[in-house]
Amino acid sequence: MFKSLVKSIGQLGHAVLDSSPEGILLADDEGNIMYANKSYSLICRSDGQKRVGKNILKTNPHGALTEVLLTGQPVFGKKHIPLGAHTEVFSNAFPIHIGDQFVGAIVFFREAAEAINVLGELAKARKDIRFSSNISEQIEQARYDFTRYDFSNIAGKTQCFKKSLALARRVSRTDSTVLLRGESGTGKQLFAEAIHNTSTRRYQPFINVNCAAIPDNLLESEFFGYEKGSFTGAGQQKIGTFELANQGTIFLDEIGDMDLRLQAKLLQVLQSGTFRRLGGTKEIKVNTRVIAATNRNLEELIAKDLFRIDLYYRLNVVSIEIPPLRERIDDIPLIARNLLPKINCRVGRVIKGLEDEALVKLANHHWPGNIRELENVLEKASTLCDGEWIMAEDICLSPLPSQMPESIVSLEELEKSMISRALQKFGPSLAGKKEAARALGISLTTLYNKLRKIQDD
Ligand SMILES: Nc1ncnc2c1ncn2[C@@H]1O[C@H](COP(=O)(O)OP(=O)(O)OP(=O)(O)O)[C@@H](O)[C@H]1O
Repeated sequence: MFKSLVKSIGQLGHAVLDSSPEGILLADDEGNIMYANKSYSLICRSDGQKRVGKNILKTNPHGALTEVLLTGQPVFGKKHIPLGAHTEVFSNAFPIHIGDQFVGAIVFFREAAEAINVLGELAKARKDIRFSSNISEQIEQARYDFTRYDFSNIAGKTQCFKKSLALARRVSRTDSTVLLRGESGTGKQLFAEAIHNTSTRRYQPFINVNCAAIPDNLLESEFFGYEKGSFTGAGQQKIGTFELANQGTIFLDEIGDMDLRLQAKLLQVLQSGTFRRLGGTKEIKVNTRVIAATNRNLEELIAKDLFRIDLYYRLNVVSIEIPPLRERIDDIPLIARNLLPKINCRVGRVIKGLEDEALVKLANHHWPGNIRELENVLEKASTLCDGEWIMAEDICLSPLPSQMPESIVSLEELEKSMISRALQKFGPSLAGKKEAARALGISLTTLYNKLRKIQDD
């Protein structure tokens, strides 16, 4: 019946569907593709008519349309790469019923880069709302802050990584506090977002606080907010991140860098679920899930009295260790395949993949900056690459052998010299530091930490 209905869409119906800038694909309840519009072909860079008659359950088992066919439920904002496409898309898909009968499903999708631009504009427009005096607006903004990742975005199939992933999936179904541990750039934030986006809190805010990037004296007001007039400059009331994350998740990144006084306050909130805004008298109760992350050795910090053992036990309910890339070299091809669509969007190229020799070159590198460094290397290679496939010579791994000092120096010295070279090259401004961190394959926070350490030495 559905087939004959699709046939009867008619000329006008086709013209209407073809005028949509969104790709549209229609399948019957068994997954047989019945219709693809013009934008489908443009976005996927392949003839949509050739997909008609194929079965979506087989050709795209992880797509939004398949999910609707398997669950009968609508899917919103699923990010994935359609078959044949080189760019990621955001899809909304819906079941189709005629009367009570489930007859098929339809998916509408747009290129992710386009959707991200729209979201960027939205975020820009909303940027100042947090500092407005209207509390409900502040909370509303946090609710719509954009988190991108779920487990389908996390690439990796080596045994050690699969263990971490399985634990993260399991814990996402609970409300437990989680401590994510791993070197810089291993994907701790990605895991935190995926856990939140798979949990029952997924429609509530996910608030990310980088404890190392905010100066100690501001972190308390960032966490708990303040009342108007509570200190010079507090011209209006501000909601803290704990309150914004109420019903949702707060991600405390770089928790090992939090100062001891604030650790005590944090512990108190974790124990009681209540706090007061700075200058406030009212106890505020929150129901916020905590996911913390660190690349530092907390046990060592405890031994040096730099981290509270009681807070450690509070946070360490479920600890997930994310292995560094050098321990999962076999994952490089898969991760590269996963990163390329994102990079293609950024650099405006259509790179299909890597030649074997390029993969061997990547496998032989030590990867101090982990996946962030791999992403930078691939982005540079995508820009240099002449054709559609990245070759070994397109891959620049730093430090280049010719830039290595003649004599052997300690890794610490080498790191210092690379940091100072990067800052010389890009300049000491915030923008320069961001560029330097990118070139070094580390996060801005890690760069700040390293600079602080160099100054202390
Ligand atoms: N398994 C993965 N598959 C694909 N991309 C990944 C994976 N893990 C990390 N990435 C990408 O690598 C980059 C770094 O990841 P992320 O920011 O989550 O690392 P991190 O451990 O939180 O780093 P830091 O400790 O420096 O803050 C991001 O762009 C992320 O999307």
